[in-house]
Amino acid sequence: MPKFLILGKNGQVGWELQRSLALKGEVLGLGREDEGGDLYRPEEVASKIIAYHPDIVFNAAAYTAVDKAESEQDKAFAVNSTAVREIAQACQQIGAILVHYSTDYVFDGSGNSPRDEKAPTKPLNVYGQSKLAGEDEILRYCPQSFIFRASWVYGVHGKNFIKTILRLAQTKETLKVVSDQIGAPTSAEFIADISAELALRALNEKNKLFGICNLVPNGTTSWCDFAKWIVSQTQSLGIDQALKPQNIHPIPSTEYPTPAVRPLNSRLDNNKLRSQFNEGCIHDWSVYAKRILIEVIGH
Ligand SMILES: NC(=O)C1=CN([C@@H]2O[C@H](COP(=O)(O)OP(=O)(O)OC[C@H]3O[C@@H](n4cnc5c(N)ncnc54)[C@H](OP(=O)(O)O)[C@@H]3O)[C@@H](O)[C@H]2O)C=CC1
Ligand SMILES: Cc1cn([C@H]2C[C@H](O)[C@@H](COP(=O)(O)OP(=O)(O)O[C@H]3O[C@@H](C)C(=O)[C@@H](O)[C@H]3O)O2)c(=O)[nH]c1=O
Ligand SMILES: [Mg+2]
Repeated sequence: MPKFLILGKNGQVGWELQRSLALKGEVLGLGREDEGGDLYRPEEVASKIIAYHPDIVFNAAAYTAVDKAESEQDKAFAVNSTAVREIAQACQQIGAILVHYSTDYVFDGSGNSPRDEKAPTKPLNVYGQSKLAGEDEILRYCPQSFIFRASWVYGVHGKNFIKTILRLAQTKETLKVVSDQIGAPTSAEFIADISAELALRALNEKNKLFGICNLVPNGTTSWCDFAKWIVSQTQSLGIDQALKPQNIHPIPSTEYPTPAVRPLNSRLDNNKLRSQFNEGCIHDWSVYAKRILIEVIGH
């Protein structure tokens, strides 16, 4: 029976990984409160990895507060880069596969075309810089690894854009949402299921997918259209809200100032991912979003 270690078990992806891996082996999930689970104490994390000796380490812990990172650069780099190096070195030492997650924010978002795994990186904000630094540590110290780049992650467990919009929709009659940032909302459940599947294949079949792989569903939208979609889906489920989809107004990013600059074009090319699965297995982003929306509303 394979052994898995999940770091960041209480995050959106970490939570779903516990579900995805539950029947596939022995699972140890650690949060920051657990011994060896605090990435601000990277030596303890490394010691825990070496002592537990898992076949696969899933690192779902990250500093993800994009705006706050602008004024907490040290913390963002400590979690997203320094700790990642220690984790990579520990995995390499014991021969474990490392599964790690990264982001569309490693790019500058110029142009309109989707970026593949080889596209040049150029982060616009501290969070993106710290995530890119983490990628580099893994590529340097643990070649037996997956770096799955996702975008716009949401899930039942944790904070995300779907929950924010549902909350605002209860009280606000109008909302302005940026319409010039384009990307693929990605379900944490989808990320967990696919990354677990590909890592298990690597363990059992010794296939050579290791390296960077974009992990996004098909299709793209803007934050504004995503917000409209969330509200209209909720409405069609019979839930009454103050906010109507037609009262969500598109604005350019320049009219929504935030401490961190965000990329406009967050499109990630998922051809590499799709080549690993049968035709039709990867769906449009809205298929996954509908499922989670229903689960969130039910809560
Ligand atoms: N969220 C998104 O939109 C996207 C996320 N990603 C990447 O996917 C991965 C998973 O993200 P997601 O699940 O959404 O993130 P979440 O923010 O939901 O979860 C991250 C988890 O890491 C924990 N964490 C933070 N600091 C530490 C620490 N020092 N030690 C231990 N745990 C810590 C957080 O705990 P606490 O809550 O206590 O801070 C939280 O449980 C990350 O690598 C992220 O960069 C990629 C693209 C988009
Ligand atoms: C709530 C709200 C947001 N927005 C905008 C702000 C922002 O550009 C966009 C999404 O808001 P968020 O705060 O969710 O954005 P953000 O936290 O930057 O989301 C990012 O998180 C990190 C961790 C990633 O890796 C990225 O892939 C991405 O998901 O919507 C509005 O325009 N109006 C609103 O009322
Ligand atoms: Mg966020």
